[in-house]
Amino acid sequence: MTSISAATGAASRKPSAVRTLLRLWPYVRPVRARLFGAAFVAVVASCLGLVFPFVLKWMVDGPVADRDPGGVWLGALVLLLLGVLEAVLFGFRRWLVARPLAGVEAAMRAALYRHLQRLPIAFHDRWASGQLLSRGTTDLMLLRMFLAFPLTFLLVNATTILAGFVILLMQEWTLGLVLLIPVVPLMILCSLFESRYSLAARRAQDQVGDLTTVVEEGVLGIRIIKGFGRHRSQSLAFRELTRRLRTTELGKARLLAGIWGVIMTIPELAIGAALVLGTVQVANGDLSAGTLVAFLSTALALRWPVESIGFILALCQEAATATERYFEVMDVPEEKETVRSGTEASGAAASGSGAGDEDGLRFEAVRFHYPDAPDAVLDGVDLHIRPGETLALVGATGSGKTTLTALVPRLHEVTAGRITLDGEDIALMERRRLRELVSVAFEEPTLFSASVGENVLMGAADADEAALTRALDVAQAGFVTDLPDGIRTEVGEQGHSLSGGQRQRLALARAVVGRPRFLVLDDPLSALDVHTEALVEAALRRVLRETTALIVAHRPSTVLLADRVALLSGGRIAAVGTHQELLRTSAEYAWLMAGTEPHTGAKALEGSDR
Ligand SMILES: Nc1ncnc2c1ncn2[C@@H]1O[C@H](COP(=O)(O)OP(=O)(O)OP(=O)(O)O)[C@@H](O)[C@H]1O
Repeated sequence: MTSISAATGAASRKPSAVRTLLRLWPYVRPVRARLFGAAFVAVVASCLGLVFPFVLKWMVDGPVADRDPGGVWLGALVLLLLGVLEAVLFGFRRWLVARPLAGVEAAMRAALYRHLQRLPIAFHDRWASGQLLSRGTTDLMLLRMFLAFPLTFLLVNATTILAGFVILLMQEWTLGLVLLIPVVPLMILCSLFESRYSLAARRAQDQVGDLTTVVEEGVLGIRIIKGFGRHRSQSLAFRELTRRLRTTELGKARLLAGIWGVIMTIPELAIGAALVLGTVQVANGDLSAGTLVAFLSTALALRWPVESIGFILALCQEAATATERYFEVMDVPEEKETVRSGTEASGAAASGSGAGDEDGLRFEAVRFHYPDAPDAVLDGVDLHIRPGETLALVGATGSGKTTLTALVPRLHEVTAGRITLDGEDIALMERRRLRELVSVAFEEPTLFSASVGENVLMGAADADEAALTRALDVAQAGFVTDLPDGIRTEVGEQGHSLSGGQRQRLALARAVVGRPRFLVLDDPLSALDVHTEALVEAALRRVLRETTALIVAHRPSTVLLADRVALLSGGRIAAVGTHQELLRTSAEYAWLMAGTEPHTGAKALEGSDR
C-alpha cells in the first residue's frame, strides 16, 4: 500500500509549486473569464484602499489646516463612499467565483472517479482506499479554496504592494526607500519557509489519507472488531495516527507562526523608522504634515497585503501538495483496451499449441507474476475447456485458482502466453466486448448500495424482467420475494443487510442473468447449506448446458457440476480428467477432496461421476 514515507520521499523530488499548480489549467480553463473578471474586480477594490491616503492628505493640508468643517465633512463622506464601494466590489468578486469554482471541483472529482474505475486491479491492490478517498475529498476542497482565495489574493496583493510602493516613492522617495530595505530579507525568509512548509503540508495530507483508511476499515470491519473485542487496540492505533497528525499540524502552525511573526515585525520596524525620519523632516520644514499623514496611511494600507503573504504562501503550498497528490493518481495509465498488436498476436498464435483449431476457452502456456511478488503464481498453464463444457478447477489453497479465473475477464493481464475465447486472443479484444462474453462470480460476493434488482442487472444492462426472474430462479434466490420491497429492496452498504449465502446467490444471479457464452465462477456456493446448494446446482446444470464454464471448486459437491476436473499444482495444470479418474490417478487430488469433506471422502463419491 502507498505509505507516507514513500509519498514524502517523492515530495522531496517534486517540481516547483508553480509548475505543479499550472497543471490545474485544463480544469480552470472553462471558467477563466469569470476567474480573471473576479481577480480584476478584487484588484480594483484593493487599489481603492490606496485612494484613502490622498483624501486624507487633501483633508489635512486643506480643510483641517484652514479650519473648514464643511470640507472635513465632505472628505469624510468621500471616505465613507470609498469604503462602501470597496466592500461591494469584494462581495461581487465572491459571487463571481463561487458557482464556477464549485463546478471545477465537481469536474475534477468526476474525472478522478472515472479514472479510478479504469485503473488496473494491480493499482487498487497497491493503494490504500483512504489515500484515494482523501484525494477525492480533502485535497479537492483545498484546491477549490485555493482558486477562490489565495490565487486571487496573490495577484491582488502583489498589484497592491507594487502600486503602493510607487505611490510611497512618489510621495517621499527617501522614506519610501526605508520601507523597501526589508524586502530582500523577507523574500529569502519566505522562500525558506515555502520549502519547509511544503514538506510538512505533504506529510499532513498523507497522514489524513492514512487516518481515513483506518476509519474506513474500522467501519467496514466493525463486526470483527466487536466480535474479537478489539475496540481498545483499534482505538489505540487510531489515537497514535491522530497524535502523529496533530504533531505534524502543530509543526505547520509553528512554521506559520514564525513566518507571520517575521513578516509582521520587519515592516513595522521599517514603518517606525520612516515615522521618526518623516517627523524630523516635518520639523525641519522639508515635508508637509499632510504628506507625512498620507505616506503613513499608504504604508499602513499596505500592511495587510504584506502580512497576509505568509498565510497565502502556506495555502498555495497546501494547494500544490493537493494538486501533486491528485495527479499522482491521474497520471497512472489506465488499462489498455488491447494489450498486443495483431502481428504480435499472430506470432503468439503460431507458436501456440494447436491454437485456432478448436473453440472454447483455452489457456496456452500462461504465466502470471504479481508485480510485487517474488515468484510467478502461474507458470506454464495449458488448459482447454471445450465449447459447452464445464470444467472444475481444483487446487490447494494459495495454488493460484482465483488468480487464474481473474485472467479470463482480464482483471489482470497475463505475463506471458495467451488465453483465447473461441479461438480469439482476449488480449486483442475490447474490454467491453470481452466482458459481454464472460461473466464472473467471486467467492466473496460484492453487492452495492442499490436495490436487489439493480445489483443483479449489473450483470447485463439490457436484460428484462423475465431474465431477472430466471437468474434469481437459477440462483435459488426465492428469499427476494420475502424482502419488504421484493426486488426493489435496498440491500444497504455492501449488502450487509443480507446473509452471506443470500449475497452469494445474488452474485450468482448477476453472473448468469446475461446468459453469457463463458462463465467463470470462483467457488460460488461456498456459503450455502447443503440443501440450498443441491437446489442451486440442479438449476445451474440447466444454465451450464448452454455455456462454457470454469468453476473453482473446493468441495466434491461443486466438482460434480463439472464434466471434467483440472488440478492446479505448482503453478501449472498437473492433471485433467473426470473426478473418478483423478481420484484414482492423483494422490494430491484424492487428498484435497478427502480433506475437504472428511465425512464423505473419496469413496462415497464413487459412481457419482458425470
Ligand atoms: N494482489 C496480489 N499481490 C501479490 N500476490 C498475490 C495477490 N493476490 C494473491 N497473491 C498470491 O498469489 C497466490 C495465489 O493466490 P490465489 O488467491 O490465486 O490462490 P487460490 O488458489 O485462489 O487460494 P484459495 O483457495 O485460498 O482461494 C497466493 O500465494 C497469494 O498470496
